[in-house]
Amino acid sequence: MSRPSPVVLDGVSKDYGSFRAVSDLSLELTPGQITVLLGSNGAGKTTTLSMMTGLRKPTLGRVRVFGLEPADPRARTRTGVMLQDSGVPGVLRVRELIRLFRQYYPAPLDFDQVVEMASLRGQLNTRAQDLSGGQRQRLYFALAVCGDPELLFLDEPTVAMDVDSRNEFLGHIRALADRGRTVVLTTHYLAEAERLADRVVVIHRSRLIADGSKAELKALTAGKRVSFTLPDPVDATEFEGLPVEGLEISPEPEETVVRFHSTRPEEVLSALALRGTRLRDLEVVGVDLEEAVQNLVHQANRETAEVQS
Ligand SMILES: Nc1ncnc2c1ncn2[C@@H]1O[C@H](COP(=O)(O)OP(=O)(O)OP(=O)(O)O)[C@@H](O)[C@H]1O
Repeated sequence: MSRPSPVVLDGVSKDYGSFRAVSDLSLELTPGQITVLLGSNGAGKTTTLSMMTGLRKPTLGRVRVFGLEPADPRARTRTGVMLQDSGVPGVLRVRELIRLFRQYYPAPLDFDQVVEMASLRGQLNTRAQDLSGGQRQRLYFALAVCGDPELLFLDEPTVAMDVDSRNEFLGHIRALADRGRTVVLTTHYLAEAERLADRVVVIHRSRLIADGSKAELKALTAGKRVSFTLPDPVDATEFEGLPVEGLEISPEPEETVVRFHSTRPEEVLSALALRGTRLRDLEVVGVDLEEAVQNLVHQANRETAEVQS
């Protein structure tokens, strides 16, 4: 029999009173992958994570972690969780907390390894309440990984970390996945998703609107981003009938800046050249993850507006 997937969500919804925070979400995670949950404030990411960790129960549908109820102790000992506020006793020192948390697990990581991974060597005697914001995040990370979990949930883990700590931290997350650990992480930093994600799940207003690899998500957005400047003013009629999307024309004192997306930029540029349009500062580049996600969100908003009208 095949081993159960680390996490399965099957038609999961979560209501807070009459408000539906998560709607009909289905997902099955692949072991050894880093899945990044993206979405704007209030989209439903933390609620989704809290159902995966067993902190909240779904109103509808079913969540399974290693084939078990998420709150089942047999699932919990294989899972590490880092929440936005993990709420540890502030009077305890970093050394005491790591020792305490290691005791909860059958095969914890070596104490020194945890300290190195979280870069907390200099803070071992500091009370949790006296740590800086970034140091506290690193402590929560240490407590999440000290059981050497097969499955790790991280809710906005790099908030408050400086650039060096963040880079180091992202390297540790990648190394954990390379050792076969499954990681689920939420973030608002698209650069982190670009760097880490094997799979990206976009949640918008409680619904899943995209799920795939970075390349798959980018491929959903019209091929290339094109920008150039023109010496003279133009209006949108200049581009009528040409394959452009999201046309932006910005008049400036001495020139006009034009930006758009296109799946066939060569066609647009040769049509303009044939008309004798003189372009300067031409740039044609592939879209990045941030633009791809923005486009998916705009598309979802347009679809909602169409249904409502
Ligand atoms: N305990 C609660 N009671 C009532 N509403 C809640 C509760 N927790 C969350 N919500 C609401 O559910 C929605 C989803 O919240 P959630 O925290 O899951 O979003 P998020 O995607 O994690 O947002 P952020 O990026 O801001 O952290 C929000 O509108 C939020 O106000």
